[in-house]
Amino acid sequence: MKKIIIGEHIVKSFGEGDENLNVLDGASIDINEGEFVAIMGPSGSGKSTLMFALSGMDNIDGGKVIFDGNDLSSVGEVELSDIRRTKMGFVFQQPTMLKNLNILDNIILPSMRDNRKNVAKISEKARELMQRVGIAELEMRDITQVSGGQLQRAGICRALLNNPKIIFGDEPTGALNTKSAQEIMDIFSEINAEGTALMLVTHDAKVAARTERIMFMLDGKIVSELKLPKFDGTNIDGRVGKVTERMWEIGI
Ligand SMILES: Nc1ncnc2c1ncn2[C@@H]1O[C@H](COP(=O)(O)OP(=O)(O)OP(=O)(O)O)[C@@H](O)[C@H]1O
Repeated sequence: MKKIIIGEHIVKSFGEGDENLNVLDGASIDINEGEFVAIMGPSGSGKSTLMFALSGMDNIDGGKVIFDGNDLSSVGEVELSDIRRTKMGFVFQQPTMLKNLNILDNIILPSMRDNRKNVAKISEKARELMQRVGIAELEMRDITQVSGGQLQRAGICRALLNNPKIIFGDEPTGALNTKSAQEIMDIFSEINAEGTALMLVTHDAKVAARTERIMFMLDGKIVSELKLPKFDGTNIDGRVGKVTERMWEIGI
């Protein structure tokens, strides 16, 4: 199985001298193409920092990150930003979108940078995605005129616009009610079934239970992993049970 990400012994600290905080302490992680994984761990264990390191959003102090065959520490800023824009999608707890721009414009804005001439084509693709995630009728709305779940769907459309190889999600359902969270997870499962890898950072065992491999972090390292069969819509309670059992074992 080809790896989309290989992270080896990643070290990352913040601050200097007495203030130095060693956040990633030799974390190693591999993600296969098309795989759906979750990262769990206590607050402050380094989950988001690991996600930023693997996506090249942040420099690392030691170790190595190979993304789709590229060693991220040896590519220049321009190439790195190209890789991020064309091969990665990002979904955060609160989508950062601009007020006074409608939903459609917010979705297409990041893709416009090198595609100014293709507005019509990009808009068409964005409309297809909006249709797919159930927000087709909202394209002209301001971001203040939609619900949190609808805004997150728009964030997913934005992340999918360039057909990324992987979507990184940092607590993507953290701000949503149970029903919206489930619907967003259904969308992620569909995206994954079409071949896109996903890596979700989450505190929620129900979210993690929808993935096929859960990696548990403690003190800047992956200390355990749990494999599950691909989710087929059944036995969610059994899967959640396995995740929580492992969390208890590790002491999360
Ligand atoms: N840019 C930064 N500057 C200084 N310290 C940082 C920075 N980013 C993260 N940290 C610190 O690194 C540690 C790990 O943070 P990180 O956000 O990776 O943890 P996390 O496991 O994702 O936590 P949570 O579940 O609360 O989001 C925390 O102590 C945090 O305060």
